[in-house]
Amino acid sequence: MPLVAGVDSSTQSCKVVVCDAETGVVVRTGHASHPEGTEVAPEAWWDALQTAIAAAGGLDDVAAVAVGGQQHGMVCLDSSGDVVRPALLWNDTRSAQAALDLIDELGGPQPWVDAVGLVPVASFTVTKLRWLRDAEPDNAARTAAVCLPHDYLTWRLAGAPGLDALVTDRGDASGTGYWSPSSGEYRRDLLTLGLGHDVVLPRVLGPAESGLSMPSGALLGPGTGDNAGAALGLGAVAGDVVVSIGTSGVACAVADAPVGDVTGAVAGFADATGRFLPLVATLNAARVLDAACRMLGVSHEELSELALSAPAGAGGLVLVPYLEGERTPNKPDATGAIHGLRLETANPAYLARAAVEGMICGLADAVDAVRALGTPVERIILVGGAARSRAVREIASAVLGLPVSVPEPGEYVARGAARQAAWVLAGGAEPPQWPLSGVVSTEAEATPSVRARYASVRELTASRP
Ligand SMILES: Nc1ncnc2c1ncn2[C@@H]1O[C@H](COP(=O)(O)OP(=O)(O)O)[C@@H](O)[C@H]1O
Ligand SMILES: O=C(CO)[C@@H](O)[C@H](O)COP(=O)(O)O
Repeated sequence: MPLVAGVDSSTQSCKVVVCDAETGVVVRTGHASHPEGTEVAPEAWWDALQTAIAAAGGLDDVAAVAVGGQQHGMVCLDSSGDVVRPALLWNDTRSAQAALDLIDELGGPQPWVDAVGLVPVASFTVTKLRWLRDAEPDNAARTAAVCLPHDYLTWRLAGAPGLDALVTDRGDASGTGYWSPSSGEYRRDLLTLGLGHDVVLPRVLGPAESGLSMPSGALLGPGTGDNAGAALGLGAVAGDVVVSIGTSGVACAVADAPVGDVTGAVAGFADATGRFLPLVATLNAARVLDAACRMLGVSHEELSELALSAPAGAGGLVLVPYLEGERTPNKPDATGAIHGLRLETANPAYLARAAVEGMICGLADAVDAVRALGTPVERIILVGGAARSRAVREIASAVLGLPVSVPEPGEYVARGAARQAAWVLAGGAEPPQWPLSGVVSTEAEATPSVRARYASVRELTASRP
């Protein structure tokens, strides 16, 4: 029974799963936390990965490994392969103005959609490079190579064998803002527009191509971004929309052709199978509920019970969830807001309900944006840490107006990476068929009035002080 391993190096933590290569059954797991913050030293990810690998019993008996990771992070390496500065993460918004400048310099959003399938916002790597050029010119000048979080960890697992050995995949490359999902080529002109000079970029491998191996001899897959990894781990097919409620909120679907959205709401990413992954991401998701728990002094389980004890719509109480600014809609300087506060609604149950409903309404808008591009939405697959909440599952179905399928709690990004590793090991045109078990469907009565109330107030927010 050959074993494979998958990694999810996400915003808040690193997860490792060791799986049976033929069936996908998880035989061992490991976990380690990441530092807080929107800029993190890549060495911290490496340390967490080593800890999670040890907790998973090591990798000496696995035949192949692949790394999934948070997308877009700017990892700058000097000519010696040393990290130039802490990586700016996807949720760092300091490059918001750089994004606007890059859009203007290319002549508006349409040329960006035509070139790379997305409109720059602060999350995307190319805007972070422009920030680096203007804010830290010495660090920009020292930068000899730029890669993404998952690329860096793949490279370290291979023993950091020189900058020319850096590899990546289509899925994560498509989130940089200088790689085209349509052509499959880098747009080095856009990289240079951002950073001011060219650099070494990771070679983009095919979905099941191994470019490196570990000292143990285990093959290393190309890895991928966490959302492409989740889609692969879930076996998402056309008609499925994966709604992930982790640090980020994400609605994404599998498509057979590249998409472009000049409004910037939908990013036309690539997936991890050779297809495409139209995707909408929000900055505010599970951590909105973390904040609600802090405000109310309750656990997630108690928050869920409180939310379900209040009526749909919370009596008109609405929480607009822009606690970290927001990416979609592009409001990097916005703050959250509470509307409809009355004596009747000023209580823990109504606030809990409003927090869950507000966060999910933001994701319902994301699903609508994916649907508006012609992507079919036939099944919602709900994953991410907050999918463990019964209130989230039931209110998601009510607000989205669709049943939601929730697989048993698990690490589906890491499972997707492990499935990629099994694909690298087995070869072939398609990944091995790994059945998804324990899927529970939740269906609640639709509550369109909740979305209508949210839409009437979501623009009423104050800027960050
Ligand atoms: N039962 C729960 N209800 C709501 N949120 C939860 C629950 N369990 C975990 N979470 C939240 O899920 C988040 C972690 O989800 P995860 O998908 O692992 O994040 P990421 O992959 O972005 O690091 C944390 O913010 C955590 O508080
Ligand atoms: O920016 C995006 C997608 O474009 C986020 O999905 C990041 O990839 C972080 O993901 P999580 O840490 O929430 O898994």
